[in-house]
Amino acid sequence: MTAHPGGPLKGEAVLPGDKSISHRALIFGGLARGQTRIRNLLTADDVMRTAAALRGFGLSVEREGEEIVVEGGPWQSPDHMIYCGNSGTGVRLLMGAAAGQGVAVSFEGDASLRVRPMERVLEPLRDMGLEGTSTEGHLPVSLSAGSLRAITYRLPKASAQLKTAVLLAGLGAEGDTVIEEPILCRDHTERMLPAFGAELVIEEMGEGRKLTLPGRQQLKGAKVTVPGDPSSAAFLLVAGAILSGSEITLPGVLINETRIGFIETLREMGAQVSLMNEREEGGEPIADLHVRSSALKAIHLGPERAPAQIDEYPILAVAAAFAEGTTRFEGLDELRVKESDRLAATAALLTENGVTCRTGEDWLEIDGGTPKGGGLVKTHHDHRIAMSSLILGLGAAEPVTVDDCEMIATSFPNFAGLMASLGANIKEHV
Ligand SMILES: O=C(O)C1=C[C@@H](OP(=O)(O)O)[C@@H](O)[C@H](O)C1
Ligand SMILES: C=C(OP(=O)(O)O)C(=O)O
Repeated sequence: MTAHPGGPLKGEAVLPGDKSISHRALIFGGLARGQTRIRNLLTADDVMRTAAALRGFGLSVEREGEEIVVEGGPWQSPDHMIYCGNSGTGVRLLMGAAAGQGVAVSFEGDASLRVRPMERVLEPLRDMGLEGTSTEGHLPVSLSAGSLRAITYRLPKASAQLKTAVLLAGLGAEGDTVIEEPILCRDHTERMLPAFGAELVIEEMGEGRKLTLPGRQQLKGAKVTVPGDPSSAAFLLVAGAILSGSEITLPGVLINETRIGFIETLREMGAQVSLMNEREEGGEPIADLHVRSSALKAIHLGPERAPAQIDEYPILAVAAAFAEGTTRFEGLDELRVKESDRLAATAALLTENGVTCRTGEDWLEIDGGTPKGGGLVKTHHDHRIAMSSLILGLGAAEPVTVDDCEMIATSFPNFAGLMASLGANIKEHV
């Protein structure tokens, strides 16, 4: 795909469902007894891999009109490897759930997922009594059938995938699983568990929380409506902020505080983003988002800001490339193990398009201005690097091309169509 400079962007765009909540709704539905009916499920590749995985465990996932219907039940050991494609969330959450259900299973993924760390999940599961092996820390991962006992576990990093994997395993374990979370990360699992009839005690603990989940609990099927994905909204908000004369409305977007750190960041940079008509849907806060273009200024952010905007650093770096002054982001070590080494890939996308930046082990500094563009960006199987590069191209002096746009379908399948409906000129090379 090539993004051609232009603008302004105007109009309203309805975003697809949130990816984190979509994975959880499917897996919780699979663990529950009875039917789970899901509206606005994200039908992107990552989530469809999780749906296919559930079928592999002997469960039914079907579309009925507007809804996706999951018939939960006892999990069976699959007769084939479970392939999770590009999805870290899918494989890590399924590892926890499968361990708790006592099934034997092997997991595999694509070239990107195969180099991401898996021992971080296997370690606490082994403490619970699981027998499981990775391939030098990576996929393929194999779990043996067996029963688990609950543990008290202090999260070594602010990872919601890890937290959720241990909670899902704990659902099937003997005893109370206790998770100490010193730094709060996305809390969709904690919000969704009670909606499926689970008992979960949440206590404040300094800046974080302590979670206590009694074991051997049986979830009950539920109705879930998935809100619009704020991580997808971030691309449109940055485009609206940097392209002069733009004005965009995004109805029904999730505004859970553990997810929308980037909105606060964009506002601090001078972006005119407003939240309208705030309301609740299915235990999650949502709002209509509105952005109007404005001049941006540089910002310095410490590591404490990372968990609530961990997936948004590539697009925030693009915003910083258009801002006046030098921006610095710290605490980015986890970006090294996403779909790509996102710290390196973000720096490379900026450099390729004439933006001066510097990186260290866990920080990024960007000299803002008007990006020259004209680059051909290597996306390394990373959807967020692809979309961030294309947004940069809309505001740069020259067009920006990405080497591969296939991965965009893992999280935001109608990205190019939605952008075009607002007036963006993004062309796919066929
Ligand atoms: O729990 C989730 O749904 C996610 C957690 C985050 O990963 P980590 O848990 O590895 O931080 C995030 O980057 C990912 O896109 C989705
Ligand atoms: C990190 C991401 O996803 P996952 O870990 O599920 O692959 C992402 O969507 O930015």
